Amino acid sequence: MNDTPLRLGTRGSPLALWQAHFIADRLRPVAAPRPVELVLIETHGDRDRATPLAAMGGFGVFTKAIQTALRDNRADAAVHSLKDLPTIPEPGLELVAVPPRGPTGDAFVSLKHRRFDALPQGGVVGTSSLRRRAMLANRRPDLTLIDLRGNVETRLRKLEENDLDAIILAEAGLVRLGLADRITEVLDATWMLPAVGQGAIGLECRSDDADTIDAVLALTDADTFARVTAERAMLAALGGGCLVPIGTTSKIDGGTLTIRGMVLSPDGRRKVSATHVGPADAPLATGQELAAMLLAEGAAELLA
Ligand SMILES: NCc1[nH]cc(CCC(=O)O)c1CC(=O)O
Repeated sequence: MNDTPLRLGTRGSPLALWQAHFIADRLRPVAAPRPVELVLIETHGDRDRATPLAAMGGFGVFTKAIQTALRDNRADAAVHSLKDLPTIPEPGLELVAVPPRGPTGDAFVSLKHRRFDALPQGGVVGTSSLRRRAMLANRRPDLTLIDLRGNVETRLRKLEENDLDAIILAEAGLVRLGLADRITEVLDATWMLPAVGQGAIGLECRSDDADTIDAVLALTDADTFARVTAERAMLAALGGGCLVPIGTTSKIDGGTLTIRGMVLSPDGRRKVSATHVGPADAPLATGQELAAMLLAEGAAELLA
């Protein structure tokens, strides 16, 4: 019987640790007699806190170092915020499970205004994400958008210190950190479409580690997995990483998967969107077909 520790690789940020503990608590009963431990790993994105994310070359700044730890056998399963995990396949590694998704929205946080639509002409809004920036600019070209990096607590502090009108943060992060009371408004997902995989936690294992895969698989949620598979298939087919202005919403009703995608130009001036419906048991094809529809609408020009 395998009773070696099952080591979960995670970043050390408060949100990452919350997510890792959440996974560890659910993994212990199914991994027993293996004890479940956390291994903290510093990623490139943790070391460099000043460079705007968009300038860091994207692809895996929060995930690469954890994947390296998996490969080097310093961890057995990686706990990622799925939206930070690139869609490019990693040889020897496998996205095994995605537990039931948390809140998917983007939160408007303001100490001055009660709704996004109440922002004054020229209001100053902080966000680190190209997607949020493009969608905000599309909706409100008058706003001044400033780059804001750092973990959730840091960004909340900068809202106050820098006297900003508002910041935009993932709803999931705030809820998980017990900061839901800081949310002024969850933005309408018909115009502020969440990132691919937002609110979901992805568990990655070595493809040849059957014992760990068996335990981790018990945590997956079939509907969440199908939705994020479709979303990631769309993103991969569009050639985008986490840092392009692409948003998506998806849902499963009975056996049917509905997914919407939107691609914007970085300045938010142009956008294309499309919605596609397919069987919930063929999410890969549905996501790829949606990408083809978006490309037919001119998405490639916006991504160039
Ligand atoms: N890129 C940072 C990041 N990665 C995951 C989350 C929050 C959790 C989630 O959206 O799944 C955040 C913070 C944010 O976007 O405000």
